[in-house]
Amino acid sequence: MVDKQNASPEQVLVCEDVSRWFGGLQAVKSISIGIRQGEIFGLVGPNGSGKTTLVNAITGFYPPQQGTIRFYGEPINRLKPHKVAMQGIARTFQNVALFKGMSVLDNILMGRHIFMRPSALASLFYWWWAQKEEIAHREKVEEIIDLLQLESVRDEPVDVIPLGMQKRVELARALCAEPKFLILDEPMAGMNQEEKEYMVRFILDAQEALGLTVLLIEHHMDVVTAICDRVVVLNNGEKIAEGPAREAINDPAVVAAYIGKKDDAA
Ligand SMILES: Nc1ncnc2c1ncn2[C@@H]1O[C@H](COP(=O)(O)OP(=O)(O)OP(=O)(O)O)[C@@H](O)[C@H]1O
Repeated sequence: MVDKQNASPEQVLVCEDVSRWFGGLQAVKSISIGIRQGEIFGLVGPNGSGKTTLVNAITGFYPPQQGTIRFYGEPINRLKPHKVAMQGIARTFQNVALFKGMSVLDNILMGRHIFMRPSALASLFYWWWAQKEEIAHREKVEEIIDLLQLESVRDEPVDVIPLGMQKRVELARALCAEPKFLILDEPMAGMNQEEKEYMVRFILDAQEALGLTVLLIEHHMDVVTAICDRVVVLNNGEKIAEGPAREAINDPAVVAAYIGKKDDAA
């Protein structure tokens, strides 16, 4: 775990001058951001603007080729994804990434894998220890099922429940890793208004109950202005605005970027 003593009192996660290329395409261009303890920080921008690439850089999936990423003051930009997760950073994915055929409960239990022992053999011999661990994991899972109100579907195969619930199961799985920092990549994609409102409520409840800092990628601007403390807007890999949500979204450069994309698409 990273040493909290070295941390800046305010900023939990800091990206300094972060860049990422895919061949000749620079998807993220010298991005610097600082996310404060306990805030919900919005990352917005038109399609293809570099949001997921920046998140993939933070979580170690596509490490940046330039720049530094610090978590509680410690560089994490050379760590593999599982090591980043062990520092206390959890994420959900843009497209639902659950284990089909498995129950809701078992999918959520997968969120505990970072705490599980690698050796199945050791668990076999030290069965009483394994049993004790299993009980602790299940207690955490029950706490999260309760928090996100998933009791009624806990034993259902995950692929038969509605999309809104599947997204909630993904959130539950991420929370089971006991993160300090939670990254949500379009948690409301494909949802109807009612499902969106539920999801917003559960994110706020989880943030408050677990003391989380949240990085939220979201296209629904009503959600962004309702729950984000601050926002950064990307366009073509560059930061074009930053600040309180409503101000940043109404920035003329941001409006122009979104209109530009619409024109491109037409
Ligand atoms: N693995 C990859 N290989 C090659 N190019 C990639 C890869 N991942 C992303 N890109 C490119 O990088 C650019 C930024 O993509 P990214 O997915 O980060 O954007 P985004 O803002 O998350 O978009 P969206 O809102 O549509 O999810 C795009 O041009 C995309 O095609």
